Amino acid sequence: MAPQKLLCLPSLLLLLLTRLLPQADTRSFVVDRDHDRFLLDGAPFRYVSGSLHYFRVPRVLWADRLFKMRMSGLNAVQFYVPWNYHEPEPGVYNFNASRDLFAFLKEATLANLLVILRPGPYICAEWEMGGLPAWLLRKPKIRLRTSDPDFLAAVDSWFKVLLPKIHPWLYHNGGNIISIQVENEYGSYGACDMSYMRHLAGLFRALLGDKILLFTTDGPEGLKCGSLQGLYTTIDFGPADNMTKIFALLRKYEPRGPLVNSEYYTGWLDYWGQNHSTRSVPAVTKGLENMLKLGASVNMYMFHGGTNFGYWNGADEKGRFLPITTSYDYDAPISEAGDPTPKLFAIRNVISKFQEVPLGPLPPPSPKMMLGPLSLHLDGNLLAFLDFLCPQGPIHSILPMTFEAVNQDHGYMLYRTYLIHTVSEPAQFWVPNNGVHDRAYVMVDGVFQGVLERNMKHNLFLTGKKGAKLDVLLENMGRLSFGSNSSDFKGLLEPPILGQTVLTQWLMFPLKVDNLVKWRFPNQLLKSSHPQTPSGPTFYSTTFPILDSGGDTFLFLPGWTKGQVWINGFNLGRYWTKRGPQQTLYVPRPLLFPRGALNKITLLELENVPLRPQIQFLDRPILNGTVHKTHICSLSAESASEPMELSGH
Ligand SMILES: CCCC/N=C1\SC[C@@H]2[C@H](O)[C@H](O)[C@@H](O)CN12
Repeated sequence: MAPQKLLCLPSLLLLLLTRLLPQADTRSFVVDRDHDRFLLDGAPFRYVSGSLHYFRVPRVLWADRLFKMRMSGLNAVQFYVPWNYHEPEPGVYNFNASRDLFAFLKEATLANLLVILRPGPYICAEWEMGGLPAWLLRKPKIRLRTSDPDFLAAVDSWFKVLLPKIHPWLYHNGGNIISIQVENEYGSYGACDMSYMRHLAGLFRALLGDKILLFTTDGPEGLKCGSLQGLYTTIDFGPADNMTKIFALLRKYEPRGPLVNSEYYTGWLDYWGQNHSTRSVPAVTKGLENMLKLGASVNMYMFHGGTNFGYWNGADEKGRFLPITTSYDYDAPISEAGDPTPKLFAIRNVISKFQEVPLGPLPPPSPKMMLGPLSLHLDGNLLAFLDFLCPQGPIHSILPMTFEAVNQDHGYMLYRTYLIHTVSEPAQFWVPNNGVHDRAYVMVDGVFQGVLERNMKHNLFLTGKKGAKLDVLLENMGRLSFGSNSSDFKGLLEPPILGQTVLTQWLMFPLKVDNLVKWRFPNQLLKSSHPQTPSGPTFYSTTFPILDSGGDTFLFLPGWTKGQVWINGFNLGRYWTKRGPQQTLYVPRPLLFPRGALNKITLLELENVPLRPQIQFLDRPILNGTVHKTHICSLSAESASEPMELSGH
């Protein structure tokens, strides 16, 4: 109630209200160790929270998703702040449009949701490099997530910008942020550098004050190195884990205070080439109910997953490099398209046994649209647009340089050299030490020869005349977001070898594909007179109107192999139909122009197109398509033996 309204009330009622209404100076969120609970404004409080990542949802849909979370019975939302999403270059900050973190905080307030904030600096989250900016790797010897002075200098500089902006949003300052996490599952990272964690804790305290609750989150195996005196210790585990055993372990670190599971897994992530992950509704709800019975506070990871648009997906390393899919549906209670699922209603029912859930129905699933099939026309081979894709021209070096060395953080780079002698018999072309990071599309004089892939495909056999152009298009499939070492450099990490010759004298073309795609592809852009062959990295596009009012839709690319999609200049993400399990890409309705206007779709197909280059828009997702299982080849690339045949191509 606005302060001026209070003045006309009878004094007794006024007195009563000022006692009931929390005032900024009495707002508090604290741990009550005497009764193993939280207190909000002095009253017992338990949060039932869900994770939603604003950076995976178009801004225009934030309010919709948060409203559905509130209507599900949640009283808090938990989210990360990806450093690389807001500081694209050192000292350059972006909090605009879909990066407007403070607009998202406001939407959470409007949805009557408290906030549990996780600003990192590392966030994992299957996000590119776990949220750390790739430009950190321009200092190749930097030791990430340690007290390395170069790393701490960049962290301090970032947090001295971010945290003062967060300060007014803290609950006791009148905002909605009740707690803030320091780092992320640090106990799972081999460095175990406690001076780094102490530095972070000191920095957070210095910039946020001493009232805000700071906490850590680790898996059961990470508590030893992830927890820190002065930070409240919380844990993460899923439905299949032994809650009693894990909470007993947590009690060794927090003997008193509320039990907290900061990441209760409602589903799981997907990798290209692996089966689609799900978690059953009964298992998820049983585990949730057991925790709520204990009085624990719980955050469900994810409550709404969203999408890894553009090049933002991360990767894991489990025996081999595993890039995360474009969809981050996570089998979450709210689907990637924002629709309530049976899992949501089952969770809502559990929550209602313990606390009030808002009355009223949840919104129904959003309207969906089918369209097509649409035929795409061939705009031209990628090489034909090289002048436009790399307007500043190539960088010359005797040995190939990494993406990071030429300040290219994401996407694609072309490596070019010329054969110094004729190779008349097929000769092995390979890169030592598994040095293709991550996929290479090889052309000789513009003719597509095939693919090399990190851990998966180590060699090709090539021929070529003296002076022939050898082009290697390198695709960065997303940097490791979890694992022993997140210094995941991209590009040709070693000079390739053809036959017995180490290839030197390279031209590197960092490619600005997104800039080009915002243009139309008039044929006059094409300089080359030779006919454009539909093989290897090639652009296709078409325009199309939507019918009636339209709706969300799912792009289906039957027969296509692998590539990138843009709709009206927006980078929708990667497709890999040939590899699976994801077969469709979510297209939010707000990306499309209304009926009467023409939408433009552009594909960069990296390998091979179907006989008829057509696409369709479906009214439902396909996230568990047939997986073309891929097997690990012999990692010793030196072995001349042909690696195991891949069934994935
Ligand atoms: C065995 C799991 C170790 C890696 N931790 C994971 S995998 C899925 C989730 C998200 O990445 C989340 O960002 C992590 O904090 C915890 N977690």
